[in-house]
Amino acid sequence: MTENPAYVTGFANHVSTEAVPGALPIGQNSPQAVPFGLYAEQLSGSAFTAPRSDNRRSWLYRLRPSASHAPFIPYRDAPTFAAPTPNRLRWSPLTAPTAPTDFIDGLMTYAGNGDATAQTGVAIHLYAANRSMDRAFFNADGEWLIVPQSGRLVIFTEMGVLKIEPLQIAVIPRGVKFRVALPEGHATGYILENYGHPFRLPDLGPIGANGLANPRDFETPVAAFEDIDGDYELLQKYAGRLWTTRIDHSPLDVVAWHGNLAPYRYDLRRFNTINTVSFDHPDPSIFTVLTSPSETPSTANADFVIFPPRWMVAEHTFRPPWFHRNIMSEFMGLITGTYDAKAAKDDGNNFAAGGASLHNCMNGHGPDKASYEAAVAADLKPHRIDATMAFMFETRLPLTPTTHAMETPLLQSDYDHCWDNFKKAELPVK
Ligand SMILES: O=C(O)Cc1cc(O)ccc1O
Ligand SMILES: [Fe+2]
Repeated sequence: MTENPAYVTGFANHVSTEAVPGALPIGQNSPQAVPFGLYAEQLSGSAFTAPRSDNRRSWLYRLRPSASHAPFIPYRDAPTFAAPTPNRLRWSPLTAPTAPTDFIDGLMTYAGNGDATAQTGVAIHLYAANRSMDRAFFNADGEWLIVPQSGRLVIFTEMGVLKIEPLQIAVIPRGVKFRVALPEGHATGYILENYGHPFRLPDLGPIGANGLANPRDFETPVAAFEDIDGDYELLQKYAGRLWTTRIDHSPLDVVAWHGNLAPYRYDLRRFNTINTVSFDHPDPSIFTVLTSPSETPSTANADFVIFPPRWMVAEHTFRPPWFHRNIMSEFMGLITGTYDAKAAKDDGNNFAAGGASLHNCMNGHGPDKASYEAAVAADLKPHRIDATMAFMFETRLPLTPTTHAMETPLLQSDYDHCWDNFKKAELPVK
């Protein structure tokens, strides 16, 4: 497989691609004799009967069937969850691992909601790794939205190769096998695991036909494969737990495929940011890159929202995020720079690049005291928020932190203090 992948553009398009000329059957999915003796396999990401607009599946033509393997055995137990908590939580960035740690061993689950086996909800992981995977993995529980914070990733998937760096993201559909190489020998980042409906682009309503993340900027790799015989480890995540088995070849052996279920990447710098040119700070839904709908109309199982560089021009307005209490729950991370609602550094703790925060359902949050005071005193000239990229995983159900997230020394015990000592408003004396 090449490290210089080629891509086709567009979101959830129907793609036909072959790494060897003549490998892709023409005009039918499952001919009696597949070219070269390849094995035809359908990968379904939606019910067979899903409406056409939601139907996601691809046909894979591989050197050996995926079915050929010994039973999986448990590899690592599902993370344990702490008691649900209404408290605002913030974590300092992960430190680099000392022992050799690949992308899978480097995963730390911070929070979750819903239920993977009910195909609703999310899990939120952070990763810190220092070596490339020499094994492959797939996730039966949901799709992975990978948000690198440091270090480039080369994601060798069974459907082709994706290269991403910080400020780009990748989405790996449920079930797609892959391994992650680290060309720089280290990587940290965030993963939103979506148990629910696959991510799609949000509707644009009155914005019109263009804007936010445009479909043409999503890139799907063309077919590429490994023809490697020999002992190979295959891991999967199933019902929260990691499982492993051994096979006698690389499982990334898809020579050709066609369909509209495939991994893709997107560069967050391509996001067409829309914001007020008059007054008031709009709801952050204007910054939605991808959304996983739930059964409740316009109420997402998960939204991926970014806070990119942009001009702030609002007149007579408190420009940073306002104080608020939200029915949806918010997990935030910072890829680079600083975030306009969190300027304060309390005892060295802050919302740092690589860090994270959790603001659960109905619990008050917003600008810290330093950000508040700067914003109410600001001279409201046009101002560019530059060199920053924060993001939010927003989800309709409260998020429960894991035991690990509650016990790690990275949890900042003083976070609440960033909202201490706000001066009481003074009413006119009667
Ligand atoms: O809490 C946060 O910082 C995220 C957020 C940003 C914003 O611009 C408006 C609302 C909101 O929850
Ligand atoms: Fe918020």
